[in-house]
Amino acid sequence: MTDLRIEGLTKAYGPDHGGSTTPGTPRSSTGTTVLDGLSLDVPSGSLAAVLGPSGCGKTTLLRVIAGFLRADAGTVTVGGRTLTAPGTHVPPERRQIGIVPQEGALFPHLSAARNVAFGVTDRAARQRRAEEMLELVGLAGYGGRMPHELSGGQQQRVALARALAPAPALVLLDEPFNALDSALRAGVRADVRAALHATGATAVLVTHDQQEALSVADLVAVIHEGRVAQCGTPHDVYSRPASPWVAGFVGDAVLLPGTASNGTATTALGTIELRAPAEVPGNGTVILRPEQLRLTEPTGTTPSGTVTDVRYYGHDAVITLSVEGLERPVDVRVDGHLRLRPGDRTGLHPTGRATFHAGPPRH
Ligand SMILES: Nc1ncnc2c1ncn2[C@@H]1O[C@H](COP(=O)(O)OP(=O)(O)OP(=O)(O)O)[C@@H](O)[C@H]1O
Repeated sequence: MTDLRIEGLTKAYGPDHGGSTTPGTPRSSTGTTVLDGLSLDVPSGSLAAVLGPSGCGKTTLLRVIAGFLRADAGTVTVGGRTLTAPGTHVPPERRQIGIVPQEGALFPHLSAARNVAFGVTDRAARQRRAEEMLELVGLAGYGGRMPHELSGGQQQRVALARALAPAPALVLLDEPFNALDSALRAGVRADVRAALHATGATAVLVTHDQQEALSVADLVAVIHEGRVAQCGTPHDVYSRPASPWVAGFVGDAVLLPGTASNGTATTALGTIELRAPAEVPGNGTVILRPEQLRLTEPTGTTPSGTVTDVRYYGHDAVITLSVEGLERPVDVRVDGHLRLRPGDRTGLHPTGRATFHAGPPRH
């Protein structure tokens, strides 16, 4: 069992917190709190994506887990072994953590096989282990190549093989697909996911890309204001966002003012069934996804709107509508064949069930 448990992790940057010493950086006595009591559990063998906007502290979290940064408070344990706690700081090289950085960062003077073998301490097993790992990441036969003879995607696979070779307790991946173009990304992502699952490794992948998090991970942890705003399966996070902020960050959201009572909410688009009865009935925000709105012929009696924008994505399109009774425009996802133009009138009605949160949309 190598589950990762993080509890109450706090980290501030500043003169007293091991932060920036860049000349000219304003000095503060309190520092900037980046992680603010963050807690997260990743079960053994799962791949968790840590998802959040730029600057929310994802890299800081990874660096604290890896031991490159000291936490101000909180604990990190892997497989029951305490790595970080008040008075305890296991150095990075003794944490048994494999790291896949943003861009391979392979040793340029070593072949792919020697890069992979680098951290394997059992000399007799090195070569065989390197071959096994290269095969696992789909690069059997590439062991003799030097890093500059490999494509970006192949370099990232070698970096993963290198991280996995010493059979670490935990693997950390820091935006590992950033440098790859989008055509290559999907393939490398799928291979990385398969390799991680094949070894049964517990892994944390940092990303700001919600599609990547939803498509690759077993668990998605959304970071907001130094804490985990929501952690769940990709489906849970998408279909039951914990707040309007999470809904807007993870995918596109339709946020409607509404009044909830029992299991339904009344909105400008009619009465919508809720996934769960509102904890606090009354006024709040009803959250739907753009694919939950259907366009209909405008009848004059049902909700209707005017098309203000059409964005075509090939497999589908998103139509933005200005709707009577709603301050904000509403996005509707439709299949790519629909022919609507700005200025056209259309009826619309919600389908499926919504999530309700007491309070205004951007709470
Ligand atoms: N050494 C440092 N000294 C002071 N502030 C820092 C230092 N490193 C990071 N920060 C600040 O801490 C915050 C979090 O940075 P971090 O790199 O962890 O974010 P991130 O979520 O990984 O961002 P990105 O997605 O852009 O890489 C940012 O506001 C950043 O400016």
